[in-house]
Amino acid sequence: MTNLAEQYRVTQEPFYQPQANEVALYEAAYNARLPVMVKGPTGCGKSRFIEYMAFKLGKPLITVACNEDMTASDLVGRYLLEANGTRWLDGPLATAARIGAICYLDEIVEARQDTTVVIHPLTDHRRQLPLDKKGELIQAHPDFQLVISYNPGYQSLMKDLKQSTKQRFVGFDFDYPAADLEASIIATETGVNKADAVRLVKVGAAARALKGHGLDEGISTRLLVYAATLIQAEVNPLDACRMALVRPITDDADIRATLDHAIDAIFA
Ligand SMILES: Nc1ncnc2c1ncn2[C@@H]1O[C@H](COP(=O)(O)OP(=O)(O)OP(=O)(O)O)[C@@H](O)[C@H]1O
Repeated sequence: MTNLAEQYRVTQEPFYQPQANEVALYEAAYNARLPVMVKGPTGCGKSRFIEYMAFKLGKPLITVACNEDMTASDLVGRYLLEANGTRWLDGPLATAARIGAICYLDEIVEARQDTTVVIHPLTDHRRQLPLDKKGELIQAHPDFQLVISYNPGYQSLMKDLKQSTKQRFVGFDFDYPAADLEASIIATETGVNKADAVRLVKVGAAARALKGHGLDEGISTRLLVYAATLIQAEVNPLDACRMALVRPITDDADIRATLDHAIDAIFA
């Protein structure tokens, strides 16, 4: 068991620049072992924040990227057929509950309804995970904590968490970092010079202003970091911006032209 915990330990301090008082608030939530929901657009620093908190608290971290094909068994575990019989294999949620890890379920809303049901008894006073097929009830390790991420932009009436699920968590609202902070994150992550980092942030702001006017979501901090990485690899900044900031996010010719124009003006 100890070995497993070591395997999931965050050994190097992740670079994380706080946006506000989220570090202290998370510590308070963790100390009370409250389940946490982090909300915000894609690529704005949610996962990085949780990695940083796991490091700071010295707890193992198990991350699961949820998708629409994911079933409860993928989280909880299943029997495997082997030459000489069957063997139970814990899923990531069961492992986290046993070893006392922080379990981060990224985009839980993507997963099938039956997966949200299994987290219910884990996220109230019971802190239990039933392994129905195995006939075992795991009492979560005292250090275990469940964290889910949630992108409000993607939710529709058809696909949303039920109130009975939502109301088991305390929440953090994340957004793209403020301009100065975002420029400093980009410069620190990639080594790009400050002037180019500031220009990239301006491109980000221009694209974010188009959200709801042709773009479903603005350019993420992650994509700005990609553009800076390309610039650091000596790609011409205009090409870097087109590759990282325009092509992935839209195929709409008008929006592409608007973004290209903004990039030309900002990097002129
Ligand atoms: N506050 C921050 N400190 C340091 N790096 C940051 C911060 N915010 C964003 N980043 C950068 O943005 C990138 C994307 O962040 P992250 O992977 O945490 O996004 P996310 O919000 O979890 O996205 P998704 O919802 O798609 O999983 C990171 O790899 C990092 O480079």
